[in-house]
Amino acid sequence: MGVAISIENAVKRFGKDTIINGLSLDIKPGEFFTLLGPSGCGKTTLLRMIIGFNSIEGGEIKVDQKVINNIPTNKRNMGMVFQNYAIFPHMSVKDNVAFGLKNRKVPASQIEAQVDEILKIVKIDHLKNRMPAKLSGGQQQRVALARAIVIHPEVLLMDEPLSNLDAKLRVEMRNAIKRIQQQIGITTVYVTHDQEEALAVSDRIAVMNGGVIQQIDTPKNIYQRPANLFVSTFIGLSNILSGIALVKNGETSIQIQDYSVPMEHVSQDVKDGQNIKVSIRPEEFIINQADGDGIPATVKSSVFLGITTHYFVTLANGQEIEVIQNSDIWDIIPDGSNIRLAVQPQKINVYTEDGNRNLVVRRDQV
Ligand SMILES: Nc1ncnc2c1ncn2[C@@H]1O[C@H](COP(=O)(O)OP(=O)(O)OP(=O)(O)O)[C@@H](O)[C@H]1O
Repeated sequence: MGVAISIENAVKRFGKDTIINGLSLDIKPGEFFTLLGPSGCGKTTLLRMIIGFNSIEGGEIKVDQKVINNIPTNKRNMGMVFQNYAIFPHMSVKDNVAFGLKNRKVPASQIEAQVDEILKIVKIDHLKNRMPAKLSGGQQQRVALARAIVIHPEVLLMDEPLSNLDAKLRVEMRNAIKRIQQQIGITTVYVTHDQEEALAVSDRIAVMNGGVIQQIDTPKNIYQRPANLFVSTFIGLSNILSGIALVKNGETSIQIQDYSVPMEHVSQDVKDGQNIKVSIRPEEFIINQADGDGIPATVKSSVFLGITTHYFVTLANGQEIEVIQNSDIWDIIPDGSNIRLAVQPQKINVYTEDGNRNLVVRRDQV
C-alpha cells in the first residue's frame, strides 16, 4: 500500500543561493506527511524537487529505494494539486479529469468508468458536465484532486491546496482530503503554513525553518513535545520563561522565580544550577490564589471568548504572559488581582538555555 519516499542529504541551489543544504527525511508507504513552516522556509522548493519540477544539486531522492533524481516529472508517476487549482477552464469537469487518462492512452472504453469512479470518490459526480467557471472554489479543488488521483499515481503532492478557500470550506475540504487519502491509501506529501490544518490531516509533520528540518513527529508530539523553542513558538501559543535546574540527591527540579517544580522526566545530563528555558502553553496554567502555589503574577487584562477566557498577566520580573482558562460559571478574575500560576510538571517543556534541545525524556523514547 503506497510507496516509501526517502530524501537523503538533498541540496537545492538557485544560482548562488543555497536554499536547502543537506536535508534528509523518510516518508512511509501510505503516509500523510506534511511540510509545515513559515513563508520562504523551502517547503514548496522541496515538494517541487520530489516531483521533478526542481533539479536537485546534491543528495538523493528515492522512491521505494530507487533513486529518481534524473527521472523526468512525467515518468515519476506522481500527481500534484496546486493552490490555484490549475484546471482547464475550457473543459468540463469530466473532460478535465479524463485529460490525464487520454494522455496516458487509456482506451476510451475505460475512461468514462474511471472518471465516474473518481468523481464519486471526491463527491462531485453530479457536476460532471459543468464548466469550471460555474463551480465554487471547493468544487474546483475537488476537480483538481480528482484529476491528480485518476491516473493512480504512487505519490500525491499537494501545495497549499486550501489557501484560496474561505475558512469554513477549508475545514470541510481538509476533512474530505484526509478521507480520500485514507480511502485510496496513497503516500501523500502536503505543504501548508496553516498549523491547524497540518495538525488535523497529517500522520506526521516535518516542521521546517530556513531550509532545515526542526522536528519530524506526530501532530500530538509536535504540539505537546516540541523539539526546540522554534517549534514551540511556531506551533500554537507558548510562554517562554527562564529558570534554573536544581539537582539534589539525584532528584531534579526546576525553579521558575520562587516556584519550584519537581521534574522526574528530564534528561540525566542536566546539571545543578544550569540555566534553562521552559515553555508552557497558555492553557496549561492552573490559576491559584495569591497565597497558593505557583509563580506570582498580576492580572493585567482579560478577554472573554465564550469557551475560553484569555488573561494577560504580568510576572514579578515584568514579563507579560498569556493564560487561557475554560470559561466557567465563576466570575472573570478582575484586572489587578494578584494570583499564582501553577502547572503540572508533565505539561512543562524544558530546554537548554539556547532553546535548541528539549531536555524532557519522552515516555515513547525511553
Ligand atoms: N525559482 C527560484 N529562483 C530563485 N529563488 C527561489 C526560487 N524558488 C524559490 N526560491 C527561494 O527559495 C526560498 C524558499 O522558497 P519556497 O517557495 O520553497 O518557500 P515556502 O516555504 O514554500 O514559502 P511559502 O509558504 O511562502 O510558499 C525563498 O527564499 C525563495 O525566494
